[in-house]
Amino acid sequence: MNDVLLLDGISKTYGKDGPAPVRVLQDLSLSVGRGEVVALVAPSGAGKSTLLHIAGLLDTPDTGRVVINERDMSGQRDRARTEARRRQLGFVYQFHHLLPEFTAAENIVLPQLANGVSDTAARARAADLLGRVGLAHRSEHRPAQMSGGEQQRVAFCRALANQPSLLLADEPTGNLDPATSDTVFDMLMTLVRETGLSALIATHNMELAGRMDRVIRLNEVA
Ligand SMILES: Nc1ncnc2c1ncn2[C@@H]1O[C@H](COP(=O)(O)OP(=O)(O)OP(=O)(O)O)[C@@H](O)[C@H]1O
Repeated sequence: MNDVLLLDGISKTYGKDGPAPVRVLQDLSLSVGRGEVVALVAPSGAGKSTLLHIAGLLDTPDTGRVVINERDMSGQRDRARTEARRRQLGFVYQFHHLLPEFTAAENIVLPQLANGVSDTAARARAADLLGRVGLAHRSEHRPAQMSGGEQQRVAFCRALANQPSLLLADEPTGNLDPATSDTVFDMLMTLVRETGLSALIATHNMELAGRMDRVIRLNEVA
């Protein structure tokens, strides 16, 4: 057993003590093995984002364990969870969430500086990552000067900046037109494969899901 992520018996209800509780996840278990890329497919509202937030230590489940790199994070203090988030996890969302006042390179450098990486090493890594997604010539441009697909490619680089072991992605190409989505998704997969990263990627797109190692349908997991 060498899982990067194990979710074990996860349940989550929003507004538990209020008049209208929303039960989203019930006794859900899943795992992502080292180097494995798993698609998470579910109808809208089934709880994909909730699950990714729990896996990403941004939210806590009502019951169950979240084990990352064989360490049970469920009962850990905020500081340990934040540290694990910064060092072991990378996040990509439907919208790029890049910092608008910084260049593409700076957006990739900043999270590394926050982790204690030297400026020189951080810049070298940013240049390497941008080169891998075909954006070496855009490194000094700000997000607003780039297309949606280019912005999202920079967001992939930022997610990988600190060499995480697990990438969590929520509809990473969901905001792009179908042709761009296809190309950009290919780049993400190449990047993930080249770096040996494990990933849990939520998507509505069955064609994209079919390119991953395994597909988990949320309704079938519980
Ligand atoms: N903070 C909250 N309080 C109450 N209900 C919530 C909260 N967050 C999410 N929900 C509800 O929980 C359910 C699952 O939401 P979630 O965002 O995880 O779904 P999803 O599968 O990611 O949906 P989509 O694919 O449309 O983004 C939805 O019915 C949503 O309305």
